[in-house]
Amino acid sequence: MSTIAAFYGGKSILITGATGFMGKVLMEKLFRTSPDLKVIYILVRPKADQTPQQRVFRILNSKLFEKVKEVCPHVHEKIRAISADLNQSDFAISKEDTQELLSCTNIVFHCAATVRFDDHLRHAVQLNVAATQQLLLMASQMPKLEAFIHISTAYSNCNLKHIDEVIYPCPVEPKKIIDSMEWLDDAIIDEIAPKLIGDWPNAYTYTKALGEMVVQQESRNLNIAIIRPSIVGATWQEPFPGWIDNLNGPTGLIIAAGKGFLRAIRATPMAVADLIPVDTVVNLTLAVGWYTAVHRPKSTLIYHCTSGNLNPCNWGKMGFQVLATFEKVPFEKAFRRPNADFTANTITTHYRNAVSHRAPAIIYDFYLRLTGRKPRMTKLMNRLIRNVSLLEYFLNRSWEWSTDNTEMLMSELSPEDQRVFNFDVRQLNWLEYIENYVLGVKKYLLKEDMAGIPEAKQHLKRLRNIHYLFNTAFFLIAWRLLIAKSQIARNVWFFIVSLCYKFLSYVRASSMLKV
Ligand SMILES: CCCCCCCCCCCCCCCCCCCC(=O)SCCNC(=O)CCNC(=O)[C@H](O)C(C)(C)COP(=O)(O)OP(=O)(O)OC[C@H]1O[C@@H](n2cnc3c(N)ncnc32)[C@H](O)[C@@H]1OP(=O)(O)O
Ligand SMILES: NC(=O)C1=CN([C@@H]2O[C@H](COP(=O)(O)OP(=O)(O)OC[C@H]3O[C@@H](n4cnc5c(N)ncnc54)[C@H](OP(=O)(O)O)[C@@H]3O)[C@@H](O)[C@H]2O)C=CC1
Repeated sequence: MSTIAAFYGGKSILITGATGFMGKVLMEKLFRTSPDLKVIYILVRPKADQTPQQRVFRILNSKLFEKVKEVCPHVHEKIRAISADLNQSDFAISKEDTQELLSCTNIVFHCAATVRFDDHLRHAVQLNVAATQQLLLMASQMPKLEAFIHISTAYSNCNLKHIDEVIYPCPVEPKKIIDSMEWLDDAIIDEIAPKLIGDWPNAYTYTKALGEMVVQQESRNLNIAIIRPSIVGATWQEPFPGWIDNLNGPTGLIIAAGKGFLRAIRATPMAVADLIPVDTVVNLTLAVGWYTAVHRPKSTLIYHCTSGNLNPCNWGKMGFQVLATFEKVPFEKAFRRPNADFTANTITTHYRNAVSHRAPAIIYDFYLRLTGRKPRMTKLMNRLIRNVSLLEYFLNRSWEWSTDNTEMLMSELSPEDQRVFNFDVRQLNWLEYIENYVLGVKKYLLKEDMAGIPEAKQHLKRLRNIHYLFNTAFFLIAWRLLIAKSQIARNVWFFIVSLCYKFLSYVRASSMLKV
């Protein structure tokens, strides 16, 4: 029996961000390995047309939770969806629910955050800094609390090259940033944001760094740990390989490349692609929760959940394997044959964006207008180009993260715990993982049936023929226009024609001689 799984038995656990990518996998793992846990409280905001309860119902009835139903048939009774909005100062939680959380919670996993790179600084501060501060205050009023686990990001200090498992101070105190967001209007914030963010690439990474400082400054007597995952990708092994449910990180670009929209991306092929499977992050998170509660380290420990220093992959290898998988398992209804490569600098990137992205989109929109349909490709391509530009910072740099604490924790685990809560990235086979990742995007995100692969391949063949036809027609028209304008081109053309004529005459003469 796993010691860690047994530890969570009977526990009351609070998860923020449980409806998110990582939160869902965390919940699934807890229910599957510790079905005798007492309750999981999740803070859920009402969204669009769904109540928190309806949202939870949909999650529990999704593919991800199929195995949970076998081991924990009463999972619905063990999950308590509490309506909350972390954007509100009091989280908009009812007094009764607050009282229950404060009196019963044993473990807190704080996953909630805004992970968008283009978020307004006010929103990012509210969610990634102020909400963390508020949750820590709540946690300090939980008499049964054994551990508070904060999920940050390995990129919270991406302005440094080498990052240790320590908290680095930010230039401005988080409290001053929080207070200023309360009275500054958006226009002023927009003006000062670049100066505040400084050499961080975006508001997301900056506010995650501020959030870590808040954890350090407001930890009071709490038993806290921080986990810093790098680029979280699809599941490696559990509950099944390739599960993914969002467009963040590599996923959006894999779709864009597989559908033939993305043809070039500015990246350094040898730069480390520090991906980490989401189930690996969750296994480490649960092991950290156990270790923090049981061993009660004297200070807040930071755990890097990264792959680059233990089992490195690079963007060139990842791009190659993604394209190779498209050959075997193409996405349906592609706009063009998948074919993308890395550009080395901004000049070639601008050129490729014009020639390989915008020009085909303009031509296609012209065709849509001719056929009486609404043009949409140019808008989509401009959005994709913008999205890719937000990710380029991470594609053209490499970082070194020390993993002493993570490796120490692995050594503290029994063989059974290392098997059940495996976070040893050295066992990861990148080619297999990336292939399963692309397959998972096709199955779980695009909802494409594998039976449709032959038709998808036929579609790609048709696109290839159209591509050849278009290129041939383009060449002939261009050559014809050139001949009409240039005497040199005409001389070259006549030379080629006379060569061909002489060659054909020779062939005909030699064949007659043989007869
Ligand atoms: C040579 C072969 C190439 C093959 C591909 C190789 C893989 C390259 C991988 C590169 C990945 C590098 C990623 C590193 C970054 C992570 C580092 C930090 C890690 C963290 O700590 S948090 C990480 C999680 N956060 C993110 O990843 C945030 C990034 N995303 C955003 O900030 C926003 O999504 C973004 C990029 C600002 C886009 O915003 P927006 O335009 O508003 O789009 P929405 O997300 O709201 O969706 C609206 C709309 O657009 C479609 N969409 C969104 N993103 C993509 C995309 N990347 N590609 C294609 N389509 C996309 C989405 O479906 C929506 O459609 P609608 O119909 O609903 O409008
Ligand atoms: N994905 C990645 O590559 C990485 C992620 N991380 C960190 O992991 C954590 C989880 O990330 P991930 O799962 O990818 O993010 P998601 O965007 O998938 O999930 C974010 C979660 O936060 C919740 N949330 C956002 N705003 C509010 C709000 N106002 N009130 C209540 N809940 C809210 C969301 O709820 P809702 O469903 O209602 O939107 C969702 O459950 C984050 O802290 C992130 O910084 C770290 C490194 C890499």
